Amino acid sequence: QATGGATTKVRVNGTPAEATLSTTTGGCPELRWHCAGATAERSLSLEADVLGAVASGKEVVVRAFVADDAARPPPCAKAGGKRRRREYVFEMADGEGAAAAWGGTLRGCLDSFGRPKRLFVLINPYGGKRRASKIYEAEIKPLLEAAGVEVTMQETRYRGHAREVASSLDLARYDGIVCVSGDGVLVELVNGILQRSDWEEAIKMPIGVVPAGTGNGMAKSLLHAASETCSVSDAVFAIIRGHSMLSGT
Ligand SMILES: Nc1ncnc2c1ncn2[C@@H]1O[C@H](COP(=O)(O)OP(=O)(O)OP(=O)(O)O)[C@@H](O)[C@H]1O
Repeated sequence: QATGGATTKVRVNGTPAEATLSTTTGGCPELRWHCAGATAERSLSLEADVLGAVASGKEVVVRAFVADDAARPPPCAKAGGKRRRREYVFEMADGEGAAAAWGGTLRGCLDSFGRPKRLFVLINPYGGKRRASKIYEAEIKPLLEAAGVEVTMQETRYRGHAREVASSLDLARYDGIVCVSGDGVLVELVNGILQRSDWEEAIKMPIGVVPAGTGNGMAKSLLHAASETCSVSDAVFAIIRGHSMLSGT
C-alpha cells in the first residue's frame, strides 16, 4: 500500500528502467516498467502472471509464468502464445529498504488471492502414455516450487489405491488435492472422499487435475471452462492461482 503507484528507479535484469507497483487502483494489482530506450512498457499482473516474489538485499526477484511477448498493454491483458517460467530481477536504486517494501507489498498482494500453499499430489504412473511421473518432475514440480507451494507427492501403486488414499488422508494438512492422471484416478479420488465418515466436510476440499491420462475429458472441459488450453502447464498454473474443480472456477 505504501508504495502504491510510486515510480521507482530500478534495473530489470540489468537494464536501467523506471518501475511502478500499483496496488491502489481497482482491478488487479500490477507491476509495470519502462526500460531506458525501449518503446513499449512492460507489465505483469500479479494475479494473472506472477508465481511468487522474494526480496533479497537490494533486489526483488519476481517469478512469473508468461508468454514470450511479455510486453502487453496494461492492465491485465491476456497474453497470447505459450507461457513459460521467467525470472525478473528488480535491483532497486534506493537500496535494501525499497526492496524490502516492494517484497512485502508483493507478498501481501499474492497472499490476498487465497492461493493454495500446501498440496497433496496424486500421480498415476500408468495412466495414458505412462509419462505422468516424468511430466511431474519436468513440468509440474518446477512450477509449484517457483510458486512456493509445499507438496506431498504420492504415486498410485495399484488399481483402487487412489480411492484408499482419499478415504484416509489427513485433509487438514492440505489446501487441495491434485491428480496427475486421467479421469479414472480422479473418479477414484472422489469416490474415496465420499466413502469417508466426514464426507460432507471432506467433499469441500478443492480438487485439481493435470492431464496425464488417455482421454482427460475432465481436465479438458475444466480448462475450456476457464478459457485455458488443455496443457499440463496451463492446468498447473490454474491450480497455483487457486482454480479448482469443486469451486467451479
Ligand atoms: N499403479 C497402478 N497400476 C495399475 N493401475 C493403476 C495404477 N494406478 C492407477 N491405476 C488405475 O488406472 C486406471 C486409469 O487411470 P487414469 O484415468 O489415470 O488413466 P487413463 O485411463 O489413461 O485416462 P482417461 O481415464 O482420461 O482415459 C484407474 O482407474 C486406476 O484404477
